[in-house]
Amino acid sequence: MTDKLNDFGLIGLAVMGQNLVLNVESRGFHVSVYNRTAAVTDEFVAQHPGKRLTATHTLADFVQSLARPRKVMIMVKAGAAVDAVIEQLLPLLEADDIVIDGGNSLYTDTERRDAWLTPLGLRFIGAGVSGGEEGARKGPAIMPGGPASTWAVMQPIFESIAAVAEGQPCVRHIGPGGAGHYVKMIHNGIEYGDMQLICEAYHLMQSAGMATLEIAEVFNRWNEGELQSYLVQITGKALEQIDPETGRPIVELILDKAGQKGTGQWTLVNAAEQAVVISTINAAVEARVLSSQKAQRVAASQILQGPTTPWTGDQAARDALVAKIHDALYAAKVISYAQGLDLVRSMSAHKGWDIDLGGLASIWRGGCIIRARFLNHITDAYRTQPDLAHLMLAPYFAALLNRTQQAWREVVAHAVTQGIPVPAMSASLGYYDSLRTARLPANLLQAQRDFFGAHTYERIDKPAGQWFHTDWPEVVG
Ligand SMILES: NC(=O)C1=CN([C@@H]2O[C@H](COP(=O)(O)OP(=O)(O)OC[C@H]3O[C@@H](n4cnc5c(N)ncnc54)[C@H](OP(=O)(O)O)[C@@H]3O)[C@@H](O)[C@H]2O)C=CC1
Ligand SMILES: O=C(CO)[C@H](O)[C@H](O)COP(=O)(O)O
Repeated sequence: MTDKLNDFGLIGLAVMGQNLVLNVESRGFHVSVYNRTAAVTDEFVAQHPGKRLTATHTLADFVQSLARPRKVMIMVKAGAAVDAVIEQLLPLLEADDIVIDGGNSLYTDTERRDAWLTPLGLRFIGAGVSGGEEGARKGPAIMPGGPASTWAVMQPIFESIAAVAEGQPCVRHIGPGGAGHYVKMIHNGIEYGDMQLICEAYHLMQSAGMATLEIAEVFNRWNEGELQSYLVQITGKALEQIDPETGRPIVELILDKAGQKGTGQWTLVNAAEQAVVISTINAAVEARVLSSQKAQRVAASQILQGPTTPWTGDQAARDALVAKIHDALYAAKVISYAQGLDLVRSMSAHKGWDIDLGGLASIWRGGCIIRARFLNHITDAYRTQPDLAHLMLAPYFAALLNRTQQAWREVVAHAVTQGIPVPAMSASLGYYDSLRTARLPANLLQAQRDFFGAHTYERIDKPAGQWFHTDWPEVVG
């Protein structure tokens, strides 16, 4: 312990915590660190001699090492661990001290913690942090929620550590209470959609007989163009990686069972509650679930049949298919972001958060996992039209979808004909077609509801709000 009181303290020295601490320290701040397992604290500080770090072994020492108002960031496993840490901090903190939960907490937990801590005179920020290990160290996107006055105190530190895109730090105050963790949840939902769509593009190319390294080249090339994004970039690099033991691309040896920690599922639950359609993200979450049922899939592959005619395209046909997959991926990716932002729009109105969608898109342009060149266009779309009803209707995206929709259809049709599962790509196309269809068959659905339940219906030839019932024929048996 030194006599000088430190500027910032962080609890939880796993991947994210360690890298955030190094990032904060590199901006000239003095940082106190604490981890439940003390050996981790000692090892971490020992690995970084000469840095402005103070190792503490009790939470009392940790709190006493900080200048007031204390700025304490919690970066532990989401869920009960956050509550456990807060419980231990409570007797040690004083009025006006600031507690920041930077983990992937469920936004309703953040609201509960806000309602718990604020009456005690503490100030609470729930901040989503994205960027993984590298982002945390070099510059993440940060999505803080909580009182604007508390954000103002934290702003200098957060702006100094955040990524920078187009000259702007990738952090901004999102809104009160759980708003920050809410948009981080949606970020992750979009991340799920994006990742699944990329995997479907890979599967389509693999099924067309392309070798893993050829597919890597395609993703590397795509990353030079309008699909440029962190996830496309790491996909090219992942596909290139050779396993030293076998000499084969490592992805060919990785078991096809996807994990998930919960943020995607939370997004689905919220979308259902808000009655907002996020079918691409839904398909992506379900694809992870089905992937995890490996034994069942292997058994079914021996029983259930698919198409019998294999695709026999030559090199020119394959190149043409790859070009169409590019367009299908871009179009479907737009739908994933559009659905996520539509959900934020709905929830922001429901909660009175007043979230600036252009501002949100602008901080996703750097540091975070879903950063992508086309987020510049999303930012512009909402800045030009802050009340934009749906991203698909912005002139840039409408033109893009009109340009790519034919190729997208052909790719989905190819997948269906070949029996290649493309749940996210086809769900996106179904969403696109539903939204652009002026008259859907819901007239028949209303007739069915009225038939069996006298639920009534409106008519196209009468004023809206007038409800009718038909005496349908009796059905026997
Ligand atoms: N990993 C990533 O890429 C990203 C993670 N996040 C989120 O950031 C947070 C931290 O993630 P990550 O760095 O991966 O770490 P983990 O989620 O793996 O959590 C491990 C840390 O939590 C501590 N911890 C666990 N339970 C308790 C407890 N009951 N009391 C006190 N400390 C506890 C551990 O301490 P100990 O060493 O004693 O076990 C360790 O420091 C999580 O909410 C995660 O979802 C957000 C963005 C990206
Ligand atoms: O928040 C993150 C990235 O933004 C974390 O990496 C998170 O773990 C990703 O979710 P999942 O583990 O469910 O794939």
